[in-house]
Amino acid sequence: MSGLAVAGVSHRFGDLPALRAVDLVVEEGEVHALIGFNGAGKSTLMRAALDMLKPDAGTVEVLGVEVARAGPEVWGAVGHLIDTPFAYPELTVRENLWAAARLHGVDAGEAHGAADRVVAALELEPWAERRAGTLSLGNRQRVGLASALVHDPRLLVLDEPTNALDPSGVVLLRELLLAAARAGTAVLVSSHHLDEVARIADRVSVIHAGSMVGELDPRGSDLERAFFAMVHEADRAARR
Ligand SMILES: Nc1ncnc2c1ncn2[C@@H]1O[C@H](COP(=O)(O)OP(=O)(O)OP(=O)(O)O)[C@@H](O)[C@H]1O
Repeated sequence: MSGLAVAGVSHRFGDLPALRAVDLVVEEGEVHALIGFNGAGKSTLMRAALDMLKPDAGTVEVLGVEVARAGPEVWGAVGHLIDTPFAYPELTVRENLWAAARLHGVDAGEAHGAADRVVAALELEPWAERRAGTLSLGNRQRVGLASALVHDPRLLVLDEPTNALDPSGVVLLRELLLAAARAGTAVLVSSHHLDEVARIADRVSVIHAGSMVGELDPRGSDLERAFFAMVHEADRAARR
């Protein structure tokens, strides 16, 4: 069973085709990177994958279950960070992470331990007893990532997770994603940082103007050059 299977997904915003018959599979145990220019459709695809947006056409299966039929047992095994990280501003960082664990179905007896583990993993100890509403942008991002990870999800969907992170945060996240994949989690991550993608991804899919235009080898010699060649060829093909 795959962590995520998207088939033939299309979606328009008014007259703009944001997704055009997109297929994407994220296997358990792999880090699958989604790369593309601004406006290519990465966030829209992730939103469709998480049932935050109902596409005009196509199907989405999460952990082997069609999203329309997915219940709490499925969504409790999914972690995500899309858009601005959510946190209750009046709760402390540790309380927020406890709440995120409980909302994802972690038992009351285990939620404190789970929150403590992600506080340590994201190096949030200095801010753990601070109210989330007072945090810096980068630390809010760390809390968002900790919330996505606190319940050991089997599918992790992260939209540009290195946004606002400092270099030590980028390294921490890299290690956490690799460890999650080693433990069997299916990881889908969008990014503009091709050097970072090359370090962590098992597979790289390129989305351009709403279409999936191909895959790149993350271990290839010049990912950036290969990426530009692929999107320019897609543009040429579209003009023909
Ligand atoms: N709610 C919306 N209403 C109208 N158009 C939208 C909406 N959301 C996205 N779009 C449009 O759909 C297209 C794809 O947007 P999307 O946010 O998926 O791109 P992206 O690849 O995530 O871009 P970025 O790298 O800039 O985050 C863009 O042209 C965008 O303007």
